[in-house]
Amino acid sequence: MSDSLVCVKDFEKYARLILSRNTLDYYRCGAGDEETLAHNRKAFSKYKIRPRCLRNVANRDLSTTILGRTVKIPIGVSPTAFQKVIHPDGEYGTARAAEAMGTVFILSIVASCTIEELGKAVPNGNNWLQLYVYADKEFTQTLVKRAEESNFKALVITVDTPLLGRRLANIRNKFVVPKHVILPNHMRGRQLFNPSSDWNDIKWLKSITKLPIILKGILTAEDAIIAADVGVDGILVSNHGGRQLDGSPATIEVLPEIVKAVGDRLEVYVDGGITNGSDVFKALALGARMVFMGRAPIWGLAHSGEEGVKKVLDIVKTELDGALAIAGSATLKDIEPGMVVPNSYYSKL
Ligand SMILES: Cc1cc2nc3c(=O)[nH]c(=O)nc-3n(C[C@H](O)[C@H](O)[C@H](O)COP(=O)(O)O)c2cc1C
Ligand SMILES: CCCCCCC(=O)C(=O)O
Repeated sequence: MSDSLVCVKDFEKYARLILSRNTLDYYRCGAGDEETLAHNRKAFSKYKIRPRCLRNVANRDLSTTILGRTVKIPIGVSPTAFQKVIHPDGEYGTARAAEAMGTVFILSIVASCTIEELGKAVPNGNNWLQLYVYADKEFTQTLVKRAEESNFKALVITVDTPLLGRRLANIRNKFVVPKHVILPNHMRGRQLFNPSSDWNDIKWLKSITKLPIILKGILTAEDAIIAADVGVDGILVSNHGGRQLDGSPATIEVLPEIVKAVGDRLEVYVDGGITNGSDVFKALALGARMVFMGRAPIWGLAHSGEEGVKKVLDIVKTELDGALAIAGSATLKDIEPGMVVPNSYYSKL
């Protein structure tokens, strides 16, 4: 069956057929009129790839280093909540698939397994933990300690969620997490988001851990510069998959200003709307060190658990490999900025 699914869109179509309306809407939807959700995808068409020829691309290598560790592909898995709603393999399946593909898995703090369970289930994975800086500092510190003890390799602090975006589909469906799925890292009743969070919290976090810190949800050069000044290790340029502020820009279009502003001061990653190898190529050429995908692995998980996620990652890897070869780059280092240009480059000719 999965042989007939040859791209991420095929997996998405399949997921749309099998998931309940409630569940599908929760994973698919964006905030408000979903303009940003749609724009994340469409904005990739604002750029074209200028392929170079005759550059001996016979021996290709998609690996790179992220926070000092080798990843086999520059395509990681963004945090998405309670994955056992999608498939019994849940987060274990997604993390194992990421490990098999030699890449990063980010566990959401609202996962359907504990930090410790994931650490035990995938002990050799390049696992990162996503969390918020809670008003309750003691609780935050406990989570950080648990991540350290479970051999997580980095902390991802989501900074675009002082409160949850207004997702109309969920409101209409009266979405609730199914009763059989518990969120064991997050005691019911505790406030998940912290609207009073500020840059001092990031400084505090730096002072209590040696784990690298990544800020997820940066969308402006101004904030990227502050992040670099504060001394975090990386930023994940993200608009939360269009789920937070409708009307915010597509991530691929803000990436260049951010890369220009912070250059090599920290690692810059991007997520949002990435569904194929050409998207990945464009993001890398525009300066991202690595990309992440949120929904695409979920569609794979819905299809066949761990195997489905692996298949999705493998498809995008194969597409990136093809894009590299045909654009004339044997390795990621051979991707040159001039290989990806805005459409205006051609309209001026
Ligand atoms: C169903 C769903 C749940 C998500 N849960 C989280 C979460 O728990 N924490 C977080 O920081 N981001 C969360 N995100 C945002 C993703 O990490 C990521 O930024 C986004 O999905 C990227 O866009 P893409 O889905 O187009 O790849 C979620 C996204 C979706 C679609
Ligand atoms: C009902 C709990 C909501 C968890 C938030 C997960 C998330 O970030 C998302 O986009 O959804």
